[in-house]
Amino acid sequence: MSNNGYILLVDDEPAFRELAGGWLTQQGFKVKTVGSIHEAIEAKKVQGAPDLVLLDLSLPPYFDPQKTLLAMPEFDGSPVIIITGHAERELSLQAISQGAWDFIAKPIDPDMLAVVVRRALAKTRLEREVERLQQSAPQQGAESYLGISPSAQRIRALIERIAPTDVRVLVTGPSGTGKEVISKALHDLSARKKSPFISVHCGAIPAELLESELFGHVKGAFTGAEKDKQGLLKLADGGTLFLDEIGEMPAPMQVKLLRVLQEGSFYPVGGRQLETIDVRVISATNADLTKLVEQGTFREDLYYRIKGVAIETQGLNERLEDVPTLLQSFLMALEAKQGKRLQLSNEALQWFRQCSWPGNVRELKNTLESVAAISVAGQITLAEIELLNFAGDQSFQSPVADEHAINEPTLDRTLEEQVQALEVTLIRSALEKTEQNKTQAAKLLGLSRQGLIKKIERYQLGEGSI
Ligand SMILES: Nc1ncnc2c1ncn2[C@@H]1O[C@H](COP(=O)(O)OP(=O)(O)OP(=O)(O)O)[C@@H](O)[C@H]1O
Repeated sequence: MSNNGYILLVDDEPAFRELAGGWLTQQGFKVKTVGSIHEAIEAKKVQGAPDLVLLDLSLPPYFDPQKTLLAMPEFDGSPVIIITGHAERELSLQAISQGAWDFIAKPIDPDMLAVVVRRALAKTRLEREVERLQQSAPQQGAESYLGISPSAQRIRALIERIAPTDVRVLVTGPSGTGKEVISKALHDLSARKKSPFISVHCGAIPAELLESELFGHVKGAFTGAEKDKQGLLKLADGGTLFLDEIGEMPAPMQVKLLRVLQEGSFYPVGGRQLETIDVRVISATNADLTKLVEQGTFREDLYYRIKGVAIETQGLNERLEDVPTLLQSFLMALEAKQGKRLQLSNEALQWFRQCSWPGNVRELKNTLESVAAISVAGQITLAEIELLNFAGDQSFQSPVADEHAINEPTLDRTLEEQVQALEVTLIRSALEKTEQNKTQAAKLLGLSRQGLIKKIERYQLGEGSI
């Protein structure tokens, strides 16, 4: 088989198929020839999307070019070159306006055919490369906070709404649920995006160091201060200061921070010169700050200073519908990093979906990275999960594989699992009935084509893996 590209040649004239097909094969292409649109759709189903389609417009059973043109969306993603007779120039132009890449007239000059084919294949390669790069590029802005759940959607809407303002933001929620992702997105979408985003982990820096880390110090301020040093506040000037785990900030620092937030100025440790800064403060915590205020370990006045707009993230087990989207995105990032294709089996996907993830998205991501690291030929299956003992004692039952639930509703499984199983069965049967025609299947199901495609992706009904 050749690596030069896979061409699907659709023409009802056997002699032409043989000649053109043979010649293209000689040129090093992999060629499949068929005599009708139905055969072409079947070939695509069996052999996957071609890199290029050469399409005659007068094809059985209708021999009506307009009807053939209607089938063009079937080849979405592959460039189509129309093969025409001399009299069909208008039609060819119409085909191009409907998305065909080029046309070539019969009788065909073999050298011309080679040029047109190579150009189209180069286009496919480029487009696929661009798509790959776009998918592997880190997301920026609100889209970097992934998820399809109502909670994730609401958070993205909030990010977009408040990012351009200078309002202070307090992000709360369990550990590993993307509080830093949100804070970075707020910065990236603000007018401060070209200035620094400085992250301070308030609990990780020892109390005695925190002041000089934040405010900086002058030479000789304390033993070991051999020269002036700028603090993180000054480094964040013009940008965003992200105070992570603010609930862990020691009490004496809370007073000093409050003053900075009120006055926008501070003295470096040991210094006499007042520094003025312009920063947007975003804070995050997985603690309940109101409780800490009640207990007297967090200052109430500081709480109201940093609160501004509050954004609350949910634990992953409250929005398991986000798991496939997160996995897909993490897989793509891993693929880009490792430069190889990774595939997650349906069973593995279901296992990921049904775990409870106490460490939330961070744990999900780390688990995926571990199983991907030991996968054989990029295939991530239950075997890898079991080998690393992630499966533990969890009993595993795939709602997608088990269609029994539809016939026998049961209270042993969640409503969501049973509804999913029902959706899967209906989608499968609609696709079977329409010979995998997504447009018609969507009509049967009362969905938009896009809506159906989303569900097919979500349930991994395409090629059995993502
Ligand atoms: N919704 C999300 N979309 C994309 N990535 C996410 C999302 N939630 C979490 N992550 C990823 O999970 C990991 C942990 O996220 P992050 O550090 O933002 O969580 P956190 O809530 O700030 O955690 P902590 O409270 O422990 O500091 C990161 O690798 C981050 O990219």
